[in-house]
Amino acid sequence: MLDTILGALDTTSVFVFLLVFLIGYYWLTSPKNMPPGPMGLPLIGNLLQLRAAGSNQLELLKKWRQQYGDVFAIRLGSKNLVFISDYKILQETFVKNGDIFSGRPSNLYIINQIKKKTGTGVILSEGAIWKELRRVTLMTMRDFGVGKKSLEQRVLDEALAVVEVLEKGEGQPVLFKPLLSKFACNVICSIILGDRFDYDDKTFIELTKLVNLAVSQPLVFAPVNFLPITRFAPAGKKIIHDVVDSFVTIDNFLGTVLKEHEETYDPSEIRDFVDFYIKTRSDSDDAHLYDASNMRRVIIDLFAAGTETTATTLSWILLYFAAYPEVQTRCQQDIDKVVGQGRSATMDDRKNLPYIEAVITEIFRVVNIAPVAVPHVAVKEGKIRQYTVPAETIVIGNIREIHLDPVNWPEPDIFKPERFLDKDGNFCPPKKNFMPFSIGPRACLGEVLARMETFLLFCTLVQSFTFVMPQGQKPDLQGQFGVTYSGKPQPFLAKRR
Ligand code: HEM
Repeated sequence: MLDTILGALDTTSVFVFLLVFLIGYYWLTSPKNMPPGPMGLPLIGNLLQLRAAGSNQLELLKKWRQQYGDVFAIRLGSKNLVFISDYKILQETFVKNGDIFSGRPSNLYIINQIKKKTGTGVILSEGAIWKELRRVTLMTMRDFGVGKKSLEQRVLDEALAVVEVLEKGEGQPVLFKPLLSKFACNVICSIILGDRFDYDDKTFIELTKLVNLAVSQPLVFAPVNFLPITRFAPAGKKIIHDVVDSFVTIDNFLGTVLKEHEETYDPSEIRDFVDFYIKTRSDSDDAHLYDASNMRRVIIDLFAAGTETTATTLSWILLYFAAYPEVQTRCQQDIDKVVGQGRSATMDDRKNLPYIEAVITEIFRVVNIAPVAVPHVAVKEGKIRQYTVPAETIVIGNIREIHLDPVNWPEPDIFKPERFLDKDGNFCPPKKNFMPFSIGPRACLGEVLARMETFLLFCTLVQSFTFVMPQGQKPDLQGQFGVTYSGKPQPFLAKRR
């Protein structure tokens, strides 16, 4: 009997049967009442469309938003992803329903590997562990000067180290990102380890390289996360090497540094973030939360989230200076008037430098350093407007679309700092439709530090230099999308004023 049936089936029939089965399976396993979105293929969903978009994935997201609206869904492998491109809906989701939508994706291949090999920190954890680690990290950062005068001086010292390097370069073209990464990494080092590294230190150069390598990969939509079988393909192997292996090497490096710290720890003299963390562990009933692996992982989070993002922001500012010399001149004139050449700018000068505040704000809006933020996850079934999204759905705040929406921002693609000034030239901070650090309980925990670093280095650099492209070259303002959106490597000059 079986032979007869098999005999009757030719290759075409088997193929058609399989196709119908896969489409049926895909349809049956797709949750109902989900937001609309582009049709995908069985098993892989919309992976091919994203892959085909290559370096234009953000443009594809824009096209899907135009086609399907402010809330649309796609499928990658067996995972459902919902994109929100409207500020009000994102507030309802990430803030009002923050208890449902503040999880992080857990069963993605690379994320699992990072967690397995280096432990749980703030960025990738969820639930009670995340809340506690986030609380302690914020408290410790505050205790070690974030938002206070004491840290301001350390950031200024680091800014002067950057000036020194540029002066030594004597106006030769420079690739700014590696230098600015050292600046941002050293600020984190001084909070965490109570010390800074020399810019020529080999370990330090390696550390900043690894942090940048890990964070600049196109991780958010990487096929290996959604179809783990692709980990055997060359592209899969490369991204695992660049991300997971980098984190493991940083973890090993921190292991050695932290061991030395533990050996010299004295509870009566808390020197830095690490000492405070050790103290929290010995004072706590939940000591396992603060074990050595979690401590290393939290520190890696601060390096990973705090170095590349800040360096990317600062690199974009300098590139925009080279592209918009009139903006740069006006910033220099304002600094000369308010601060002069005899001292460094301080955070107190912010209120007297409205144009500089407007330039920084406009860079955040127009460039979108974190275009799709960090993916969230629904920890249980929840509502996004009229749609029902099941537990485990990945929810993405489409920050770039909110910042470039012509309804919110006239001529959204034009760089226009004046949009944040009133008729008397006062700075008007945006109250809505603006969220470079995201919103809700998961929002960036380094915002205060990042804003301090950005303002102080910005002022220190325009006080001392003019940034220009080499003769006959134009700046390329198209970036590349990894986890962050960073400028393409292009050397340009810092000329002493
Ligand atoms: C200009 C610089 C920066 C930008 C644009 C930025 C932006 C962001 C964004 C969009 C998120 C995702 C929030 C979400 O999931 O909804 C985030 C998370 C985070 N950021 Fe930043 N960030 C910057 C600098 C920093 C710095 C300097 C630090 C630390 C020293 C830091 C630490 C973190 C951490 C730990 C998280 C994860 C928070 C959590 O999961 O609870 N960031 N950041």
